[in-house]
Amino acid sequence: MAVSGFEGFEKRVELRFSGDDPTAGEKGLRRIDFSKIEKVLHAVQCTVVSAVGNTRFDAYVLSESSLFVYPTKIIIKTCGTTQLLKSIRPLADHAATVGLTLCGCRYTRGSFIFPHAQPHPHTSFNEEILFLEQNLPKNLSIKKAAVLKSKSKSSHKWHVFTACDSAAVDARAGDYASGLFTVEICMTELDRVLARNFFRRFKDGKTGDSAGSEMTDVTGLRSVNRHALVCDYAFDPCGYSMNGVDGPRYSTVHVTPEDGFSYASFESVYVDRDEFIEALQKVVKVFRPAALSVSTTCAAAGREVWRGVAKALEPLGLRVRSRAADEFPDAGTVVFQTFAARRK
Ligand SMILES: C[S@+](CC[C@H](N)C(=O)[O-])C[C@H]1O[C@@H](n2cnc3c(N)ncnc32)[C@H](O)[C@@H]1O
Repeated sequence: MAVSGFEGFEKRVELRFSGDDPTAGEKGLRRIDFSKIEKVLHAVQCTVVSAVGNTRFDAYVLSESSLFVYPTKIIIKTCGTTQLLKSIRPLADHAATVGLTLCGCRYTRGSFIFPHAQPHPHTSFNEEILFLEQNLPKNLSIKKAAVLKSKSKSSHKWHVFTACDSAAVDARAGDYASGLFTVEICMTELDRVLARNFFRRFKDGKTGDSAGSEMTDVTGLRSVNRHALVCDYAFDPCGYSMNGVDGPRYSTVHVTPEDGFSYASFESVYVDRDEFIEALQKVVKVFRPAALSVSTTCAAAGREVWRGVAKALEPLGLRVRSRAADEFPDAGTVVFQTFAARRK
């Protein structure tokens, strides 16, 4: 941990693969020997603490956030002082051993609370872009990097880098047709009383799994998606991570409850905007943050999935502060909205 405090803001990489192997659609990347993936995680500076899977994908809770492995897609999200971008090249190499080629890469993150504690290659967005350009295969030639800024006094920004080849555009066609969109919520200045739910009692005699499951129930997080198979973990003395697995859809929650640098995140994918809005309200009630950002990424042109967020947060005492949008070749439209509590 940095001397100042734990960096809650995650770095997130989504890698998409394509290949001629007819069995890739069934198992694909899930055939990679897990010991190889564990080595990659060690290089990034994190480990697996819990795991669950279904017929569609595998979900891992990490010491620093989460990893999801689908047949042709990997999502890896890490916080703290991890060196996430170092995972891309070895993961692409391991994918090649099962006949899959990297065809799309999306990197996103918010603004770090402790930017000076970040190691190479995460010391600045420019350094991250340079590292990505040096480490991505040449076929990913369609690239874009942009920073979506908050117009408010807050220094919070949303950093987005995408790179793809023409195969990735085909791979995106599935998301386009289904109307699937990704939602990433970052919350800071959590309500102090609610944040205490993510601290364990001294010598509680529980395992990380059993304490995590209790936190999922007590806080109301289980009700965010009652259909999901939940894999949860409580750190000692505090901190919480969970992955939800619901058919092909994942959800994930991470909590750093320490006062002074408290942070919580929620991420999931949706097709139905009403379902997303309902989940958003439930999650915000669990943490009552003084500030939050909501980023939506949607491949389907003209689908304004961000609409309704401000109206849903208004009754919870949160007012919209800024809204920024941009288009990315491998992702579609990214909309970044920031909110702050009226009491502030
Ligand atoms: C890994 S979790 C959740 C990460 C997530 N990105 C976040 O900050 O919300 C981080 C929380 O767990 C606590 N923690 C306790 N032991 C930890 C460990 N061995 N590794 C990482 N975090 C640990 C940290 O102090 C922090 O409160």
